[in-house]
Amino acid sequence: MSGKTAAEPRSPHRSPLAADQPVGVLGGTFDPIHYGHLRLAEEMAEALGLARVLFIPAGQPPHRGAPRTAAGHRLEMVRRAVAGNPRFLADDREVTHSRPSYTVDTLSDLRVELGDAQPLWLLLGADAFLDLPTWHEWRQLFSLSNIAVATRPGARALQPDALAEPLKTEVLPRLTKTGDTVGPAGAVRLHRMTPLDISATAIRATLGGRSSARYLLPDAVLGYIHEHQLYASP
Ligand SMILES: Nc1ncnc2c1ncn2[C@@H]1O[C@H](COP(=O)(O)OP(=O)(O)OP(=O)(O)O)[C@@H](O)[C@H]1O
Ligand SMILES: O=C(O)c1ccc[n+]([C@@H]2O[C@H](COP(=O)([O-])O)[C@@H](O)[C@H]2O)c1
Repeated sequence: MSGKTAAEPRSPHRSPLAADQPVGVLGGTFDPIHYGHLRLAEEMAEALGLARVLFIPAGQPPHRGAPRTAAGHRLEMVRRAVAGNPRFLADDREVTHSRPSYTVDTLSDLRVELGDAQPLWLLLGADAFLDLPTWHEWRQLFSLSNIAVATRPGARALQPDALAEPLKTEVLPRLTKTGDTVGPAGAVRLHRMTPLDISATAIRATLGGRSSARYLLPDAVLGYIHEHQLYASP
């Protein structure tokens, strides 16, 4: 470690990051956050040696209709879900903007805050990754961050040779394995995650049907949902 400290992204109560400590970024609609998201972040933090994982709820998710729940509630649920994990942090930068939450903008902001040397990892589930060529300025994402992709039940398998173009051409030369040296941006890593067939869509349907969603998401989040009567109707 260099001992040099970098600017800390929105984390006034955390110890400062050293400039060479990798930071993970998990964006999502989080409507609501669940154990699929938390387990993804935990496994990636371990596999990639992440010092911090920023959970960034989208204010206006670009590729879907308006979320069921207001951004303030989704942010609060994320805050409750990550409370108590010193590596995890809720980041409000996207919910405070009144524009579509393009990941390229978020990573550009983080680059300005953290500097060019800080290793960044954008964390994606397989479904999000396979859609990457539809994202705004998607090729720029590789110059701003590394990308780590987790397998997800129900999503297509992550076989590098079977990727569709133009994703395949962009990804194949960037693939790395455990132990490879990785810089601040530009690498891609595929991770076989413990399969958890959990989705926010299914949780919303379960709650709307007045069934129990316990053990699919943290009790603290479920308590918040009941307190504010979120997802109470189908
Ligand atoms: N069970 C899971 N396993 C692996 N990755 C997941 C899982 N759930 C969500 N993710 C990933 O987390 C990120 C944010 O997901 P998102 O907030 O859209 O949750 P979701 O459960 O897919 O929501 P919805 O059902 O509303 O589409 C995406 O990259 C997604 O692929
Ligand atoms: O930047 C884009 O064009 C873009 C397109 C689709 C999704 N994203 C981001 O991907 C993350 C997961 O999106 P979603 O819709 O699956 O919750 C979330 O952070 C979105 O802002 C980003």
